[in-house]
Amino acid sequence: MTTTSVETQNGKTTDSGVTTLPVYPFTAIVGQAELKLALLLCVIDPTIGGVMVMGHRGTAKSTAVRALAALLPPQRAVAGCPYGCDPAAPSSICPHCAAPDQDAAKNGQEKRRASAKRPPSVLRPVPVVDLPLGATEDRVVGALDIERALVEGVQTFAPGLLARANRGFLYIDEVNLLEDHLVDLLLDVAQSGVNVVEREGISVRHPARFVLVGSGNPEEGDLRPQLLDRFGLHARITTIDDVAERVEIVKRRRAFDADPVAFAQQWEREQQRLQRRIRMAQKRLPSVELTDEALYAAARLCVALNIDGHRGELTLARAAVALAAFEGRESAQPSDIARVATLSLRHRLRKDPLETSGDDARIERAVAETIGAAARA
Ligand SMILES: Nc1ncnc2c1ncn2[C@@H]1O[C@H](COP(=O)(O)OP(=O)(O)OP(=O)(O)O)[C@@H](O)[C@H]1O
Repeated sequence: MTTTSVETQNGKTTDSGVTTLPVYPFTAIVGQAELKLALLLCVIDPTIGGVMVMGHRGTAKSTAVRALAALLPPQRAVAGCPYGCDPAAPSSICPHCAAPDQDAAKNGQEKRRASAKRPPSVLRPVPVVDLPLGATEDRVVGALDIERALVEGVQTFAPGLLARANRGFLYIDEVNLLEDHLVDLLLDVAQSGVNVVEREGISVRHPARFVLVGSGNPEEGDLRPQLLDRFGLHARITTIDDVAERVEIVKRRRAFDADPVAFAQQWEREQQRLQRRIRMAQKRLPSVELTDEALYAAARLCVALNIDGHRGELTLARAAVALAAFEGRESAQPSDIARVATLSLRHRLRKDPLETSGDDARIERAVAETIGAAARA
């Protein structure tokens, strides 16, 4: 088993003998607190269901996703498994890890029982898979391996982008321009953590657990409300107006481009601090209590805003608990519901033709009326 270390944060990836350049550090991103918080909450609790990020171009959306993935500790993956299974707990539905191997099958035993040891593994960075706009469904979900079918006459499955994204992030730029049926499919898989492919004589199920991040520009249209509702959070990102912050963005980016390794070293302590906080929050999450007061606050808020369905409350509850975990608290209170209200409900509001103050103002007003202004502090 290979045990060499991988340090994606400062750019050394030694397991496969490849050295990569560092990724721009997450903690060096200027401002954009809403986007950063939304991504962090989804990493702490992936069941929140991903983030839709709407906003201007060139505002560090993709930089933030890559930076967050690089901040997370590298993960062990079963060597040769195209789905990147965790060797400590390979997925029971993984066609590679759960399939009985030839010899063991002859003896009526399963591969893992036969070896009783953990499978050989490699250390890899947390994957970030980009889904290009023109991607076909075959490329996304996987398809029949045509080459093998023609050359060897065997029907095998060639895994797609969803396989590569397992245990990482799937980033879709301009998700609002993607065909609805593909978005629908992606949201289904993101929610279930399983990709099912049934076609051309192929029947495959494989693990596909990832944090889905979709981004788009509102000027190019919105997703249908049914699809929007299935993204856990909705972050809004705009160009920064503050001159000093704009200058800082350019300074930092220029310093990073000039010497990525030195820049990463400067941010190392900040990065490690955040990494520790995320790890602690993930550990604490299952024991964080959601108080009845918080639950009632979530339900009242959704009633006040006329939210259809119950995904609103569910997301409010998960996001509030993740926020409490991130801040090292034992319970989530109504104030946590208030702080995640805009992220959780903005995309679930019914359009109100008489409302002119904007979605965020509507939510803030409802929070003030149902939870109390003090709770937002
Ligand atoms: N707040 C910021 N902090 C640091 N760098 C930033 C910030 N905003 C933009 N940048 C820099 O601007 C450039 C563009 O960022 P990026 O590619 O992440 O934008 P994007 O929002 O994903 O754009 P697009 O929507 O066009 O794909 C990068 O070099 C990035 O480092």
